Amino acid sequence: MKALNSPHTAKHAGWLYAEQHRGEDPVLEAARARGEDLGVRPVSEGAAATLTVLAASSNARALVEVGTGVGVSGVSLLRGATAQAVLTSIDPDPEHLQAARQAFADDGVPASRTRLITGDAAVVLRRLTTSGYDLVLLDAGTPDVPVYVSEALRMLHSGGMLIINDALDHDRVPRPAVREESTRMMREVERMLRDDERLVTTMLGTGTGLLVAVVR
Ligand SMILES: C[S@@+](CC[C@H](N)C(=O)[O-])C[C@H]1O[C@@H](n2cnc3c(N)ncnc32)[C@H](O)[C@@H]1O
Repeated sequence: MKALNSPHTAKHAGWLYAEQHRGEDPVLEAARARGEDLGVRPVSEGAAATLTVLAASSNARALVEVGTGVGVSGVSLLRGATAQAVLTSIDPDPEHLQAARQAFADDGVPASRTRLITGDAAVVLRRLTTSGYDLVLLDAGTPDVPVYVSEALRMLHSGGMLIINDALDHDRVPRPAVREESTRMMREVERMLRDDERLVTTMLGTGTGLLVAVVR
């Protein structure tokens, strides 16, 4: 009983409640089921809802996503973006892209609103226009995040938004004893963005951390 009243348990219950604030619909549920079959971990329910709100609040028309996965994040971004918005989404795995294509179709997204690119983001991002985008989401779970960040900051115009999913690296970032390479990398990326005077940043506790940076 004591444990149930502990601040940590209450905090966790609050976090869980917030995660489920919107609730999921059949399109995202089906996409998540495909994710289970393919071994892909989509953004959390709370992160999906937050992506919709962030895309809506930034009036996004030109969006880029690194790590298409099964399309949960892509569908969520397009739900918030303007009606003419186009999402460029990059993933090296054709099976994942096919699953995402299904999710977009299920959500009634016309094919003209998505540009799905099979490839490695470290290579593909270099070809995307400088200052040409409103919003960039990073969710590939690779060690190349610093490369993606540097390309994303080049691609975003003033007022553009960078979002990094799983920025707490499965909640390991706040635990100083954890020295995993991916954890240290995320700490470094957080520090780099926070200290960059061209940006305003925040770390949201949604899912396993959404790091949001807006270019001044
Ligand atoms: C965590 S999942 C993304 C989940 C997705 N955002 C969603 O909500 O459905 C990570 C994805 O990144 C992709 N990926 C792995 N290496 C990549 C790379 N070098 N460039 C782009 N995507 C990559 C994987 O194939 C996988 O589909």
